[in-house]
Amino acid sequence: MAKRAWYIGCDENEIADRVLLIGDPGRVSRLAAILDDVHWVKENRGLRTISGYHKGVRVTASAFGMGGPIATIVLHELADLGAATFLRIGTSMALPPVKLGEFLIASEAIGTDGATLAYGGSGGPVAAAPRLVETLERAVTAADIPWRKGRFASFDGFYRDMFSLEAETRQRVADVRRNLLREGVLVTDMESSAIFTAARALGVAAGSLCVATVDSETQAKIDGEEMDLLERRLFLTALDTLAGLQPAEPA
Ligand SMILES: O=P(O)(O)O[C@H]1O[C@H](CO)[C@@H](O)[C@H]1O
Ligand SMILES: O=c1cc[nH]c(=O)[nH]1
Repeated sequence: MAKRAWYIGCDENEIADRVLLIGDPGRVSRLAAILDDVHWVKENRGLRTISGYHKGVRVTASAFGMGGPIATIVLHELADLGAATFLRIGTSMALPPVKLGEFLIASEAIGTDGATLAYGGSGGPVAAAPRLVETLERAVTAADIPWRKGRFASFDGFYRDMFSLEAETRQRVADVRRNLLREGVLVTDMESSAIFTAARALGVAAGSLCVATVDSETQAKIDGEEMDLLERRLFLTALDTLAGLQPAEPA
């Protein structure tokens, strides 16, 4: 009998070896529109999963919502079903010199969030899979997209460490930002560190490609048509990357 995942609800025959990990389930539905021969896996708790083909290569895309705990549940279940390569795609918050609209490839990620620690992380940098990084670099260069490669940092407490809603949090967010600049961090998100650390623990390959959509100082945000355009470029670059990995190559 085919193995079935507990939360994402799919069985091993429904998923590909190569996976896109996506936060927003709406984004998975928009991605479905540019894939061929799409199969929709039964959705559970908003965890939307599809499999389809890009340039003849089978890929799966799974939505996890937000944050390391649920992102690693999705990764862990898919790895248990046999998936071996995971690429997180999404948005991120820019620190100087990153400019809004640029694409960021993670060479490594740092984080002391709960999921990172649960999978054996210590807060030090955890590297992305080198073959995935190289293939991402080729894909963004071919697409003529403005991009950088470097260190990501991930946090659980969006409204505590990354973005202040109240005056009292402003100083804390500013202190965190100052430390990140000292540590050479280019962008922040909520999942890359946990995903890289869980991938290392489970013996699978992971990478992260994010668009810088929020300015960490001014809180200015890209949205509307500009975001739609960036999202489409993100999809195509990520799909070209997964399709461009050689089958037998460890990522
Ligand atoms: O655009 P996504 O992939 O959701 O990424 C970012 O946006 C969400 C909120 O900040 C977090 O999940 C963060 O990592
Ligand atoms: O502000 C932002 C934007 C995207 N992703 C984040 O984690 N933070």
